[in-house]
Amino acid sequence: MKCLLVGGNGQVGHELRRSLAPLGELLVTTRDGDLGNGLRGEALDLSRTGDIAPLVERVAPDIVVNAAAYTAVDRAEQERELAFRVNAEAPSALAAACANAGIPLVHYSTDYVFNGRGTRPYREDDPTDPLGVYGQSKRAGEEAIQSAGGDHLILRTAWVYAAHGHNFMRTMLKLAADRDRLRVVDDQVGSPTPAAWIADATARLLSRAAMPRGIVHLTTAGATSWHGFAEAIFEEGVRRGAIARRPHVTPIPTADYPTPAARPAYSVLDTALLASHGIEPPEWRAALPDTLEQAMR
Ligand SMILES: NC(=O)C1=CN([C@@H]2O[C@H](COP(=O)(O)OP(=O)(O)OC[C@H]3O[C@@H](n4cnc5c(N)ncnc54)[C@H](OP(=O)(O)O)[C@@H]3O)[C@@H](O)[C@H]2O)C=CC1
Ligand SMILES: Cc1cn([C@H]2C[C@H](O)[C@@H](COP(=O)(O)OP(=O)(O)O[C@H]3O[C@@H](C)C(=O)[C@@H](O)[C@H]3O)O2)c(=O)[nH]c1=O
Ligand SMILES: [Mg+2]
Repeated sequence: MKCLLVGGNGQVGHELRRSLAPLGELLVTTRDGDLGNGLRGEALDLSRTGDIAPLVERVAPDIVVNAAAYTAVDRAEQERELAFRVNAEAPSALAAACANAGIPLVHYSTDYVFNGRGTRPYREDDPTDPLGVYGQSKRAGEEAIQSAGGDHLILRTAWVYAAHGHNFMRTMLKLAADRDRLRVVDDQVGSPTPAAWIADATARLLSRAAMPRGIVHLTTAGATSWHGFAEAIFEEGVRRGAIARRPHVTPIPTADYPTPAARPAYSVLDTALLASHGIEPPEWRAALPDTLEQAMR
């Protein structure tokens, strides 16, 4: 199988380079083609949507996995056009190119497509209602892929963290090094999900004789608040020597931590469909130590 991985330098993309490699030939794009460590891949700037079809035609893969996205939730409120170009128009062009070539597109989406006013885990077919520009642009990407008419798998994940890149775990570890006290919201609830596990689960789904189609929710099991996640990061961080001491973390309501983008209060995703495809997610808390240890190396 020849796989084209779009966005190999992000949290999930970086882990997919590892997990997809054993499935066959893997070609990787980044914005400028640089893969780090002196390695070169293909250059693809997704804001140049006209470059997408020619690249897919030239590479002629058997499958495309798109891990690139505009993920700056707050900045998106000011950069609506760019967010939509990268998260909706680029996936639309990718889906058209894949449909044209008769190959499947695997894509990632987010819990932020929901408004968070639900009271039970969201199922794949629950109505979406994104609160901010990032979520709206991601939802538009889902719809564009669905309407392109080709074979596709959209994996909705949430609260992604990794040893590398920009994420809440690394932010908390950095803050712990210089602050005694932090304030973290405790009324936004979700499922922190390691990029490494997302990448492993994706590889497992792709190696199935019959790869699942449509939208599938892909997060860890259980849920916590950002405050609960911070406390877990500090507890595990001290235990494993990633930080010297545990800062005091005050739980606060969202109203006391104003941000440009509104975020869903409750964004737990139901993973029963994933389980029906043979993947049982680990509890979010049990999954944390692996990534924390990886971040220390
Ligand atoms: N992060 C999270 O908490 C969550 C993420 N998701 C989704 O999961 C997927 C993976 O996210 P994650 O790995 O965290 O994202 P990251 O922000 O870690 O990585 C995104 C990648 O996309 C690349 N990218 C952005 N704009 C462009 C562009 N114009 N051209 C080429 N490349 C571009 C970035 O490149 P560069 O480094 O050069 O900017 C970066 O490598 C995305 O679809 C995201 O929406 C879903 C739920 C939660
Ligand atoms: C740094 C910090 C954040 N917060 C709050 C702000 C916010 O409500 C919450 C999370 O902050 P972040 O900005 O790290 O998380 P955010 O960028 O909103 O994370 C989201 O990213 C996108 C890409 C997704 O798809 C989502 O699933 C989700 O992971 O924590 C505090 O309360 N105290 C703090 O010290
Ligand atoms: Mg953020």
